[in-house]
Amino acid sequence: MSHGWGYGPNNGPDTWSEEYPVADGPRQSPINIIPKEATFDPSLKPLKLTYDPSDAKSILNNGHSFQVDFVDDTDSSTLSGGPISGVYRLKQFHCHWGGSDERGSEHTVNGVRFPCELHLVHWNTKYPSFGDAAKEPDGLAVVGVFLKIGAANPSLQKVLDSFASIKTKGKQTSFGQFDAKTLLPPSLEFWTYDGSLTTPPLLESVTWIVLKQAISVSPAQMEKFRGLQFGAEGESACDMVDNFRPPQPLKGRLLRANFK
Ligand SMILES: Cc1cc(C)cc(S(N)(=O)=O)c1
Ligand SMILES: [Zn+2]
Repeated sequence: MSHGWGYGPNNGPDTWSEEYPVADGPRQSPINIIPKEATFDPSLKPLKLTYDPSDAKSILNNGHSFQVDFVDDTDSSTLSGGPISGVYRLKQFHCHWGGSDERGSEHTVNGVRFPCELHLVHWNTKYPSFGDAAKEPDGLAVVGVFLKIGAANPSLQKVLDSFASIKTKGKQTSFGQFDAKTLLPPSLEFWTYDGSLTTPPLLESVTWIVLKQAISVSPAQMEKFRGLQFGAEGESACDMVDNFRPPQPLKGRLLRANFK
């Protein structure tokens, strides 16, 4: 049985460089965002997100998180503007979260950790597919959204309601008619920097766009995330919690903001 990467003591983020040397590369993610060290860039365009709810297809437990997958064979759900050139298609969204509310996000702000972080993954349509784009320095754009404890989030609840069908690794169920835009906060002010996938293969192909404003999640909703399992049905139960990589060295990279 392959040992495989994970988030445990024997296969977690500190071990990933053994199989994925890029883990120690020059543009790794996540990072600690220090707002005072961000450069305001007035040339950054507003973000343009156009999502068609009918593109939502399915939801899967992939053994590391859940992911909601979208039909991406046309330009019906796209990201443009902001720091990117051209059109990027929405491929999937997923989250990272903690075993308790004081941890869980991958990016941090002045060292502050949020209980959860949402990633909306898009790929550059100048390349023929997601897989091809993921190998290119400008291939992917991920919008990161922090979740903070507060009122229950009705948009998130639709995702959480499907978790009973995907409790264990490999389980998948249909997930249609969902507008991912309802998961975004009112403000699209953002920080942006050049980074990587935050899980193996850790490819350095991501333009990160991290929104400043968080969305809400209730404590009860956070407990729903923690009810998922890392392992497959019949394997020893292991709650899916703490599936986050800690911040990585900035290594001289520029962090920009589209706001003062
Ligand atoms: C391995 C991997 C794949 C995808 C699509 C997205 C990520 S992340 N967490 O950087 O958004 C990681
Ligand atoms: Zn992620």
